[in-house]
Amino acid sequence: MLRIEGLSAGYSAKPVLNNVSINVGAGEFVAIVGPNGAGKTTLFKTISGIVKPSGGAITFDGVDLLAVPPPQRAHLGIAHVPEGRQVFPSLTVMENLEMGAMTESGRRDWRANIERIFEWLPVLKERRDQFAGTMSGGQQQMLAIGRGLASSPKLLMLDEPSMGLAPSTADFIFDRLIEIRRQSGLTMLLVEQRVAEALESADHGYVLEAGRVVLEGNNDTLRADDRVRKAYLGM
Ligand SMILES: Nc1ncnc2c1ncn2[C@@H]1O[C@H](COP(=O)(O)OP(=O)(O)OP(=O)(O)O)[C@@H](O)[C@H]1O
Repeated sequence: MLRIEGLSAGYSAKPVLNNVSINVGAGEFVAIVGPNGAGKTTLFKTISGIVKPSGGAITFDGVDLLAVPPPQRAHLGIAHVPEGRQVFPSLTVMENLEMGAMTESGRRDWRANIERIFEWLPVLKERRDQFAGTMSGGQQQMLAIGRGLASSPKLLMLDEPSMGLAPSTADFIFDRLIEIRRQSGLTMLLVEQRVAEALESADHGYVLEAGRVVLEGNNDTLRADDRVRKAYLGM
């Protein structure tokens, strides 16, 4: 579904991603893990079109994504749940979800989607009239995920959903993602610094270090890898 080949990207004089290749099949849950500053957010921003690559190719459902203007990419079925959540603080939960449903498929599927989103993330139903800015970090993260789902995506990209959350709240979010994926079959691409949790949730993973993919494999292979165990799992 998403094929990234030999991607290089960065900021003016600062190269960040170096020849990165990643493949996400339809229905897969793929995690990209790595330390702070490895380039995980830059990778997502390149997929969304916020950052322009200096080389390589990205294909989504057979379409050359780099030829599609960034505002159009959401309409192809790519939802980006950004780092730091970025919900609209002065809008209510419901209004935030409606903002997510601005795509053609989001508008078409709104009724069915909102029902499922409320089932998966009941706190959003309970707080539907609350201003997003007054909610806790974990609740705002669930809202950001709900907003992404409201666009009726084919691919949900999640940038560090556990960021700044207590471990128990982060665990709850990962648990919700696994359940949403199980029930919907949605394709998910996650970037995370919490490596253990990310590899537990996903089927397949890539380790990104200093802008390069240094290791790839299914979650069992990666969790059994000596280097991953030492560097990321504290074993
Ligand atoms: N707008 C920017 N302009 C210049 N350099 C940037 C910009 N954004 C990020 N960088 C730099 O690019 C590198 C990769 O950053 P990126 O945010 O992609 O990493 P990351 O793996 O997502 O890490 P984090 O977990 O800290 O977000 C870092 O060295 C960062 O300082």
